Amino acid sequence: MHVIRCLILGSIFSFVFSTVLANELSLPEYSKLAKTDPQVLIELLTNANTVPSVLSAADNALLLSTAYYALSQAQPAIEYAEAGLADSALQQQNPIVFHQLKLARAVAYDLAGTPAKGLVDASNAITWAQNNQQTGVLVGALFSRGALYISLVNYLDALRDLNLAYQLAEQQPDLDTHKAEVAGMIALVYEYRREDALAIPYFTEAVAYQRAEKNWLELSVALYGLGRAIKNTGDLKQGLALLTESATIARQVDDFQGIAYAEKEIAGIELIQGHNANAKQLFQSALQIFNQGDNRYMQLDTNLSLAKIALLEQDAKQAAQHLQQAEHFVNPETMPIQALAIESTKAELLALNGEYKQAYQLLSANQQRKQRLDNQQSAEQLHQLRVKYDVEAQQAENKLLAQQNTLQQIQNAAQNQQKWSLILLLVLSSALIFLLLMLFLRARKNKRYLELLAETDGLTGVYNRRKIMELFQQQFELAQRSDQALSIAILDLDWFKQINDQFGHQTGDEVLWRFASLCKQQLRKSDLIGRIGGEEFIVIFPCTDLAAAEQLAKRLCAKTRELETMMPKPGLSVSVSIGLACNQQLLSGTEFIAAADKALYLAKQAGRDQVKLADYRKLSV
Ligand SMILES: Nc1nc2c(ncn2[C@@H]2O[C@H](COP(=O)(O)OP(=O)(O)OP(=O)(O)O)[C@@H](O)[C@H]2O)c(=O)[nH]1
Repeated sequence: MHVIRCLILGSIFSFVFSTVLANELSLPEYSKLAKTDPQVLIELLTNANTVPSVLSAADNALLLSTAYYALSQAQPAIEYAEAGLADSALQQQNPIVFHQLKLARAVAYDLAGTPAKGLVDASNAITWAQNNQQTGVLVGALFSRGALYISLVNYLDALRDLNLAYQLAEQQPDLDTHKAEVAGMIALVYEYRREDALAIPYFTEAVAYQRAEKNWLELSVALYGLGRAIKNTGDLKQGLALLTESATIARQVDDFQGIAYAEKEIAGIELIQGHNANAKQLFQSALQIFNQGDNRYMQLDTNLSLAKIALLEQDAKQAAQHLQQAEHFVNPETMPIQALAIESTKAELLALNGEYKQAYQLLSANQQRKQRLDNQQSAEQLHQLRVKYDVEAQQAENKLLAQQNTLQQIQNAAQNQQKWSLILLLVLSSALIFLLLMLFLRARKNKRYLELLAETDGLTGVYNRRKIMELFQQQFELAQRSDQALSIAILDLDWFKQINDQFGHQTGDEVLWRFASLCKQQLRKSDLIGRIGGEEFIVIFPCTDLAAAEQLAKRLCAKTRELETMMPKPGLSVSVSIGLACNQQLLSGTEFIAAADKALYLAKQAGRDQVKLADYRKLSV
């Protein structure tokens, strides 16, 4: 307990304030004093009429609780912690100090031999610190709960808390609790579990740190742990050296309990080496200090060691006295191993007194109890391991599920991205297709336009000579094959040169396009018209005999005369001469045209502005 107390003192009760007032200590200085010189601090704080201005009432209570804890006085430590906690507004106003007071009371409970009473407060402090990202409080609380678990002989949970505290302190070296201090406590657990080889590196880390920091009290404790672990591995020489250094330093800092612990271990070495007298003297010296400090565990242990020496010396009376003392401090419920040790020493005493039968009965009852205890411990350990395994299995499963979720999210994101890429691709493709379609349509339109330009007469909009002659040839051949009537008319505007000369070329052009559009209006849809010369046009009348064609031609003549009314040019007169021919005389294409041309010539000859038929016709006109 002394060891744990010293380790706790070095770690959790640190404050993070820096105000220094004249003639007064600062809070960190008071805090340091609580560990280095607790008696002085108690006198300072209890003799003063008022609480120093740098301290709140809660700080004051916490310092006093810490100081009494340092002096191994559990009751006042508990009372001061409770006085601090009496302020109902504290939890709200200063949750850090509130939880530190709870932790101070928890470790004081431990000192009082009731560690279980502190567990809830330590666990609450851990939860609060985790929820509020208070790593400093978290490490202190884990450290304290680890110490409580050690006292409750629950080494598995102690190691879990302490290892977590060690990791956190390693990640954040600026915390009040240094990882080397946690290392000292972890080493203690290993030592209690008789795993000295595991304890040694942690003790070594603690020794190096405390030596560098010149924390003499803590160094003495760490040296004690290291010396004891090395002694247990069989290296008595090095163990003795370390324990002796521990005792020397404890003496320098007036840590009497520390001196007693070291002396007791040194006594153990002396005993192994057969120096019984030295051993006895050291045990007695240690026992005296343990008695003064009311250190029940060590009083029990040291009395037991002295009883064994007395047995070796065959001093039954002395042995009985020490055994009686030891029995006084044992609680078989909470200290079953120590109770067994007392019982077996008792059996040895009975044997020394010649009471062999009773000794035998006691030993065999003891053996059975030991067996039961071992089984119980194994079952508990098994249960703890089982719980631990279940928790870890659940954590592993949760981790796996979390990983699967993450994977699913990544897959969803990838699918989404793929979907959007596809949509984008579709949109782009559609846009491209649309563009290509537009280009294609425009190209087709342009092509059609170019074709139209190539086939059409620019001024009048009717077919040009090349196209109308091509169409004539087609219609002529078709009419021949199908034995259909086909008529053609050649139209020539009269006195056109005069129009040009008299009214200008522009008026001539206007007459030309007005005449062409007049023809298009008057002709049937199946009729075809084209411009074959300056003021000369040809009209093809498919499936039309001469009589029908003549009717149409005459109507054209009449309508052409009306053109001058549309063009208000005084003296302008527009007329047309038309020569008509029909294919029914089985002419060739050229002869067919020539016949129509000849009829035109006749119309001109006859005075213009009239229709003439080819004169070789046999059918009636
Ligand atoms: N304004 C205009 N005049 C044209 C065009 N093409 C030809 N001409 C003119 O048309 C006139 C045709 O004259 P001619 O061949 O002597 O015939 P005409 O004067 O109509 O006499 P007849 O045919 O005998 O009645 C010429 O003076 C040409 O220059 C054209 O596209 N526009």
